[in-house]
Amino acid sequence: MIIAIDGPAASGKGTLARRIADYYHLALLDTGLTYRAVAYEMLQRGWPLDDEAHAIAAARQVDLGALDRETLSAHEIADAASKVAVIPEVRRILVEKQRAFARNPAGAVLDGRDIGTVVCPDADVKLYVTASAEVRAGRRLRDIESRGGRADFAEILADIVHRDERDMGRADSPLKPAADAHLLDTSEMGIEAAFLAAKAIVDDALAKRDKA
Ligand SMILES: Nc1ncnc2c1ncn2[C@@H]1O[C@H](COP(=O)(O)OP(=O)(O)O)[C@@H](O)[C@H]1O
Ligand SMILES: Nc1ccn([C@@H]2O[C@H](COP(=O)(O)OP(=O)(O)O)[C@@H](O)[C@H]2O)c(=O)n1
Repeated sequence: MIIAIDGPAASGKGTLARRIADYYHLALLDTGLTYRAVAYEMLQRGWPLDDEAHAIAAARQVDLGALDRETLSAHEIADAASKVAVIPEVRRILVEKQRAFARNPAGAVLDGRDIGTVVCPDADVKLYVTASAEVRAGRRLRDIESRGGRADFAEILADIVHRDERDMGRADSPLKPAADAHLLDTSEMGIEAAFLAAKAIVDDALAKRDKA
């Protein structure tokens, strides 16, 4: 079974993906970390983010087994990730690695921006998780503060809106719900309620699949 979870920044897709993977005993890949790994390498080396040759070389080096969430999760890396993510050859290389992961015989949950549309168009279940930009900015702010960081709500909100625009507006694999995705607006749902709503969608899809 493959479950595809997409959505804009800080919509809660990673949290949901983890809960679903645990519950259904599926392997989990946060594909955002693969774009963040490329961005991190570019920033570390001081290469401009639009240096395609170096970004492509960095994408080839990405090892799915060695993605360091702690380092890559930094809010500052997110914007750089969305800049390297517009380079088609970077996407092609990373999507190939993500598809190999999705072939895990135990089944897999992948979360990102283009999982239901490009990486796994035949996924058994597709979820598109959203929440208002203000709610998402509030969640990201609490996230940063809970890790001892400091941030400003207005700045985070502007960052999120700007990044969503870049992700939705790019020519290659823009962020959008797949035609057959189930929309889940979590603006007024806590983590547990969002999980239960997602679980109901997955269980329903599995029941229909088993009947067919
Ligand atoms: N439904 C929810 N209600 C409240 N907070 C949430 C919810 N879903 C996720 N969060 C919190 O919001 C922050 C961002 O969630 P995350 O799963 O990292 O989002 P994404 O992967 O979409 O960027 C995290 O701190 C997470 O604990
Ligand atoms: N499948 C994916 C996943 C991430 N990305 C890019 O990587 C950036 C960081 O993704 P992320 O999922 O780690 O970001 P958050 O939603 O956690 O803030 C996004 O803004 C996208 O530009 C992508 O293009 N395709």
